[in-house]
Amino acid sequence: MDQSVRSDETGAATGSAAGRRGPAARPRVVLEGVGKEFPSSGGHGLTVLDDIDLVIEDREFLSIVGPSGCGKSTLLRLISGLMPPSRGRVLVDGAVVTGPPPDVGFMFQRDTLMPWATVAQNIGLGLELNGTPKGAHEARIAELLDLLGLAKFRDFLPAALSGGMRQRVALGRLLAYAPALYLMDEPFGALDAMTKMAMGRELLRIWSRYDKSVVFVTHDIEEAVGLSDRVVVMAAHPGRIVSEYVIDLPRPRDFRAVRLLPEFRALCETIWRDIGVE
Ligand SMILES: Nc1ncnc2c1ncn2[C@@H]1O[C@H](COP(=O)(O)OP(=O)(O)OP(=O)(O)O)[C@@H](O)[C@H]1O
Repeated sequence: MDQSVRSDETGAATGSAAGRRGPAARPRVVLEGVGKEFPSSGGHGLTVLDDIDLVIEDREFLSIVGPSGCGKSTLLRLISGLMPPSRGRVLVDGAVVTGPPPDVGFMFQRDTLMPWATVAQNIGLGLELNGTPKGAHEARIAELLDLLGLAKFRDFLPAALSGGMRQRVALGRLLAYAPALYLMDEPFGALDAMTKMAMGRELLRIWSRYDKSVVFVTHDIEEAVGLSDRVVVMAAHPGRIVSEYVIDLPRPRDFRAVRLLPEFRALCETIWRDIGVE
């Protein structure tokens, strides 16, 4: 792995998560020598992830980028406890993951909305799960519906929505749940550019205001650099980490304006080259 761009020990000079959280905080996620194999038709296992070592700090915003099939979603699923590693171990908040850890929220590529519940009820589920008092539900749901541009659709069922709208409802449910650790797999993938920008800004606002940790999988390098403290680059066959970059761009960060900075462009170019796109 390219170590030259790793954070310094304290992160103080970079304004990164390590710098903000102080010296005593425990890492949020640790992957130690993690490998994952799936059975293949030939009888031999298919190695999807090989020897992954990764530490995600408390309050860090970390993105994972890499070509299709390099194991990004699998990595997220291992952290979420939805499947076990074949080798190594995964820890969240110091405990070995054996099932979905507490205070962790997921948003996967395919939305997992309740088909029989309305948009408002789907979002409200996040509030129920985190124990928000009933009396506060209406106001928070209305706020999120406004933010997501879904106010007119509050009583619609998921089947009557477009893919991008369903994705916004799933994001609304996650924002309503407001866990300590957000695991997000291409959460903005089906959104148009304008909504993407609004969602990116909202996610950054929530992340910085409420001290959340985020692991964010995306194909969009600009999105990754715009949002993150650190970007991890993976390669395929087998899936592995090939480089990582501390994103030393100013915080608080304007998700759109930051794209105009020359450092932003330079980072994106470097990451594109790592992925093999000149
Ligand atoms: N449950 C499974 N059983 C068998 N193979 C799987 C399973 N899940 C993933 N794979 C395989 O693992 C590899 C990595 O898949 P994964 O979805 O993690 O990649 P990815 O980097 O997230 O891809 P994309 O960017 O296209 O979403 C692929 O070859 C995929 O076919």
